[in-house]
Amino acid sequence: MPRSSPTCSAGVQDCQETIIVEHGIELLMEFNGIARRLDPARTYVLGRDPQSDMEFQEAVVSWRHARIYWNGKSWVLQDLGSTNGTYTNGRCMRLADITHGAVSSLGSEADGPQLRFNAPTHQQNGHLKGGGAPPEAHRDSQPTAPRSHGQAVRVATLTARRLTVKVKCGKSKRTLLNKVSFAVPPKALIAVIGPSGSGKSTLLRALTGHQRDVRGEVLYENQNLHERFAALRQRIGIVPQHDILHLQLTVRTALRYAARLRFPRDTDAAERDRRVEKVLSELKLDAHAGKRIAALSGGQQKRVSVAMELLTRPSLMFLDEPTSGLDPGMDRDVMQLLRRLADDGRTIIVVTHSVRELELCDKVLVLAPRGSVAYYGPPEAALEFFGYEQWADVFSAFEKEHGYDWSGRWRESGQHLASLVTPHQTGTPAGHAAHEGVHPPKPPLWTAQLFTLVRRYLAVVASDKGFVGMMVLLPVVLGLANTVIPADFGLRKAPHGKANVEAGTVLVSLVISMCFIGTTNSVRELVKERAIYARERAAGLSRSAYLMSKITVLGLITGLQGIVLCALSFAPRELPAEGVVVKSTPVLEMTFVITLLGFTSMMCGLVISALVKTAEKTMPLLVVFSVAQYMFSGIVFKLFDNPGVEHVARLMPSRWAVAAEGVTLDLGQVLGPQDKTAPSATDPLWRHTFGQWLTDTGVLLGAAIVCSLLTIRFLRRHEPEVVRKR
Ligand SMILES: Nc1ncnc2c1ncn2[C@@H]1O[C@H](COP(=O)(O)OP(=O)(O)OP(=O)(O)O)[C@@H](O)[C@H]1O
Repeated sequence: MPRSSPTCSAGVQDCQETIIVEHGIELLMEFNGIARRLDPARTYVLGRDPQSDMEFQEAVVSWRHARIYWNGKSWVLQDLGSTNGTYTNGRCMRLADITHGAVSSLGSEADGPQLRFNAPTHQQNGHLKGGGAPPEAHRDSQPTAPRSHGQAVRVATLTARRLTVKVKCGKSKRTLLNKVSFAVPPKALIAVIGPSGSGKSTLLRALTGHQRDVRGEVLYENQNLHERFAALRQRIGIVPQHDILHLQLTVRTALRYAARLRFPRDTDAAERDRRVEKVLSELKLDAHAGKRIAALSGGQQKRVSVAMELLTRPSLMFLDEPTSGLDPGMDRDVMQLLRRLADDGRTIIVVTHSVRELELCDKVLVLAPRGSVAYYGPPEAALEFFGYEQWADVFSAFEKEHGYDWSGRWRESGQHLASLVTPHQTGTPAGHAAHEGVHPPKPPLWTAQLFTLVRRYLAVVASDKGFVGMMVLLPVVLGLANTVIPADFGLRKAPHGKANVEAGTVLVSLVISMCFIGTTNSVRELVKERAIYARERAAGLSRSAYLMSKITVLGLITGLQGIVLCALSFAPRELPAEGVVVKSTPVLEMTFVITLLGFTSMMCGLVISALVKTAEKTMPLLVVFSVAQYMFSGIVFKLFDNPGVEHVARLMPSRWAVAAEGVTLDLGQVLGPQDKTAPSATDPLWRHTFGQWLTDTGVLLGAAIVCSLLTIRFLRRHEPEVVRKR
């Protein structure tokens, strides 16, 4: 029998708990050092859903993860079909009897939020959401830290062990990183400094799994970070040197798209939007939320990059030169922001050129040339260690005494031993087994990713007025230019069996225009946002969804341009009376072929874009591609019965497009003999039959498919090492 009745029975938010004293029924549930008394008359739902009786923020927790209720005989913790399971006393169970002393975890035995169940003492009387401040029982064994906004962040420890990177340099190998070992305590802001070329960015890439040929290991809370990247990626934020922002979007829109792409699939729009607004206010970006990112200052843009990463509540953040190019004031703003994020419980590692704000950091890691550790410890003791008064002198010494063994000096100091362990470190990856079998949070469905990417790409394209203008102008200008080519008989046979050579000129001009338009549309589109792609890929983006979003949007644009180009080019021309596919209106099948050619050319542009290292390299390749299409179209000179040349020509989309149009036009008859020695011989790809038309267009389509496979392959080369193999 209850000793007292509830003071409120309605909503969870403002409910005072029933006090139950019957032996065996009373249960206290403790999370994060806060104890709550459970009421046997109620069922408590646990999950990320804000409507839950107990809301969790961790990505390993499902939207509605589990419930706790009194079944008349015992307390039961029931898993509600969660993605990662519910663990009680070390076992993953769907239904578990909860007794005093039980320990349960949601989503992961080792990583998930941990609940402890105990009998209450008479002083303990806690509340679920909104029920006033409950007394603190005791701290979780896992260290946590309060956050100034939102809930507690799980603190992280990071250890690098003998990280070494050697790359091939001609016949020899060059060492970029040399046995770098250090341990980062939780809630710390660590600056990585060193002279230019000392390997700071390489170290950051090695730590985050972005670098190839890395030896040694990186442990994050005793788990191998690289091996378990998929499971841990939601807890890691990476702000690369190059901004990973679509500058054309507003701050809020960019964050919303990022949230759609990065949050687990069972997150609803309201939760995403709440998180975006929270991050905006946490980084003091609310006043700029409606502005385009391009209109913000460098420091504000950096804050947007940080905001993007904070969306998933990472406990570990890496930043590569976030203050480069910023004035001293902005430099301090960004470093103060990082200090605040570390104080809120995150571990922050920042590569920086600037030594102005080092005193804000807990520790500084100094890299000497050739990537070895010269010092790791408190910033205030660093200059004394080197025996100089200014950092400029330290860096000059690195330059002047190039052969000096700086890491040997650091090792001999004896201080390096203290830098290899953190207060919370167990020394061995003991927790490893406990993490096995924990599924990473499921990323959004492929179709949802595609939908988001298409919408974002359309928004980016629409806001780029130069790009839109060029897309409109190109087909109009080239279509009108095509109409000035004199051709008395248009694209038809000339009377009296005469050759209509001008028809070939009109056709090749049209075909090359379409090739050029299609390739121009896409040739910069992958290379220009490579940094964004690499970051989003590491955050869980599907490679094929990304490519498909480009194909969808660019394909649509190219298709429309093809129609405009054909409408302008064909309107003043005489066309054959009959087609081979659409008998009555040959213009339809001819427009289809030109549009398909544009699509295939656009795919060729994507291959180039995925292949090149920089956007500047795309222009020469675009010119080469267009000239090749002209040369090998089959109109400029005879290709058939020309072994070698013909084989090369068959690799060109223009060859097959001219061939398909040639079928409809009966081009062999229209142009007259191409081979003076054999006047009756015509190009076999132009045979005036439906089957030949199907073959020509089929090859054109096949070429587009091959291009998409090549693009996928080349895209992988630019991905972080940890996701490349997937
Ligand atoms: N793939 C590679 N092959 C050969 N050398 C490389 C490669 N990547 C980087 N390097 C070289 O390794 C050295 C370290 O490069 P890294 O970018 O890590 O230095 P850094 O300290 O970040 O320099 P900065 O401060 O100028 O950004 C440089 O000399 C660079 O030229």
